[in-house]
Amino acid sequence: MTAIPVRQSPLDLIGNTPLVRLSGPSEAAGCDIYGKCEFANPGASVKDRAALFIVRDAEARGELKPGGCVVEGTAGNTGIGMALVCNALGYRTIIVMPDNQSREKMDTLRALGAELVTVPPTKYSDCNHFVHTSRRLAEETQNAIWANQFDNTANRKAHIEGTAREIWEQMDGRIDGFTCAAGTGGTIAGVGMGLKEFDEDVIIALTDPHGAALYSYYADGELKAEGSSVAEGIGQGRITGNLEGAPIDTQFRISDEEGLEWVARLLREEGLCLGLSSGINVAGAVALGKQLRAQGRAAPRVVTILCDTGFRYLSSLYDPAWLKAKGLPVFPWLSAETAQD
Ligand SMILES: Cc1ncc(COP(=O)(O)O)c(C=O)c1O
Repeated sequence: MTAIPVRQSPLDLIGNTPLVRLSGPSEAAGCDIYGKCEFANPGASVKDRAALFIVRDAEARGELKPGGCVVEGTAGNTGIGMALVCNALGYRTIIVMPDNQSREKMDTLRALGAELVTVPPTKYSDCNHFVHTSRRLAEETQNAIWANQFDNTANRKAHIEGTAREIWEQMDGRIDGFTCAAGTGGTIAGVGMGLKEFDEDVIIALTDPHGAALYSYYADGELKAEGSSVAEGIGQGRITGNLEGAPIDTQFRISDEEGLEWVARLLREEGLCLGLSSGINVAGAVALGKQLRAQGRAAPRVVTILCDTGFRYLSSLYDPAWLKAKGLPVFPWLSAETAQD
């Protein structure tokens, strides 16, 4: 009998997430598509992994000392992971977040005891951008470190040593392609680098939402954004420290409508309640599966990331009034009463 091992600390609950075959996407692509269930982490997102590695790295370098403080700028999920990790290790957490992110993420951060600072959403070039604000706050706070998830490569190390190895083992070393979108780029770069170490023939594809600049960068060498997206946590306009050297073989650009269609189908047909970045990733995985088949791979096996839970977006993605206000299609099972004109 192989029992699931007892963990010695709640921090050991981070990672080792399940991998699940997704039947609708597999049927659509004509091959096997798998989702790595990152919503199963204690903070309900992929970002717990980066938070833990960043904190452990800062401790190992002697920068983060007992009773210290971690300051981070985040769309929210890294903040949630960071607050849990810091609570477990006795550190204070200050989180800076743009005020257009989901209410649920802000409420969760406050509930966890993080000190939350919200700032208006601005371009990265603006000195009041949440990333720059968090760096300044870290400089002004005693015994504080700046986690700096965008450029601190302890982030992608979490995926080289953890996520990639887990995927390789769960797939029994038989994987043809991997794809996901980039926020910091830690996941795509880290999983890409890790998988290539196991097998350099695994195709790594970037799935980019509209409004991000990476698709054109990897296609034509130029950082150029088109359109916009309501997806939280993804959509990058620069080559972050984590993206430097990322082994990207191919790229897809996916609309919010395509992503939402997969969010709806995965929920209603497979019982998975996910956020929009997961839907966009799944749309990218279907595109990659089709491309690999067209290139002659017989029965490709493609993996993507199911980044976070849909429960985090009840007041946005799952609210008909919010969707209508954004000009997005309302999920049919929600539209009966509220969405009538
Ligand atoms: C919901 C969600 N999906 C995807 C990502 C992207 O992950 P990464 O920062 O590793 O690129 C994030 C990052 O914050 C996120 O919050």
